[in-house]
Amino acid sequence: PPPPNCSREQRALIQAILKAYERHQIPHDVAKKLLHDQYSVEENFLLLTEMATNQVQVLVEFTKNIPGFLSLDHEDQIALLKGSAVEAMFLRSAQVFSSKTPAGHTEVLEDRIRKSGISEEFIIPMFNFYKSIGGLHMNPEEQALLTAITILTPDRPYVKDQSKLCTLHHPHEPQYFARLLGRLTELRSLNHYHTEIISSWRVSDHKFTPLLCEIWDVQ
Ligand SMILES: Cc1cccc(C)c1Nc1c(-c2c(F)cccc2F)nc2cccc(C)n12
Repeated sequence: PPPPNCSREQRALIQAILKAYERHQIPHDVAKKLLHDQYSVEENFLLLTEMATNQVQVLVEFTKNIPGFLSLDHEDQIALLKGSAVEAMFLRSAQVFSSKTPAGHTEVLEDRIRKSGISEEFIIPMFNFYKSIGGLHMNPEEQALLTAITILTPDRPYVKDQSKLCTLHHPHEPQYFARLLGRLTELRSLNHYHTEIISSWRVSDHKFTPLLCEIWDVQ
């Protein structure tokens, strides 16, 4: 529950963002495939592609439900989504890993990611980040707010209206909030790895879905 010194508006904002965040989970059919599909590198890549496509759809829906987002300049809405998609998806998959997913899913997902054609040099920082997010033991409000901050971070390429898009009062001990923001810095470093991961898949002629091509400008 939001702390007592949170104003009524802030409380309503937190609840709206939380509600938007909790409305979207990985669909059961994808989670089921996780356990039952084949284990080849190709099958793992196809499954992760389906998961990533679903994550982009979930991200777009969540973002549209962030109060005020739809009243932003339309081009800025696109620029914010495209500029934050990778970080928001790393954050979400980190939260999936550290959440109480049904026993076994996490290990299976980790195994499939490790055997999906991603080179070890990207796997290590990816799972280090997952562990560092898990170590924060964020509650759903904090996960939802951190994701919203990531998306609404104005210093993305092509965002015209760089004015501050959102302020956030974190009434608990201030160093905790500083730690959360510190994770956003760590998160930004993952953009680079993600670009490398995509191009290594492109080199080995892997196909992405139209939505993934659109959000990351891949032909
Ligand atoms: C769904 C998933 C979960 C954990 C790790 C990975 C590699 C994936 N899959 C992808 C990611 C991606 C992501 F969705 C979340 C986090 C980090 C990511 F690299 N990005 C892309 C881009 C093109 C194709 C795929 C398969 N893909």
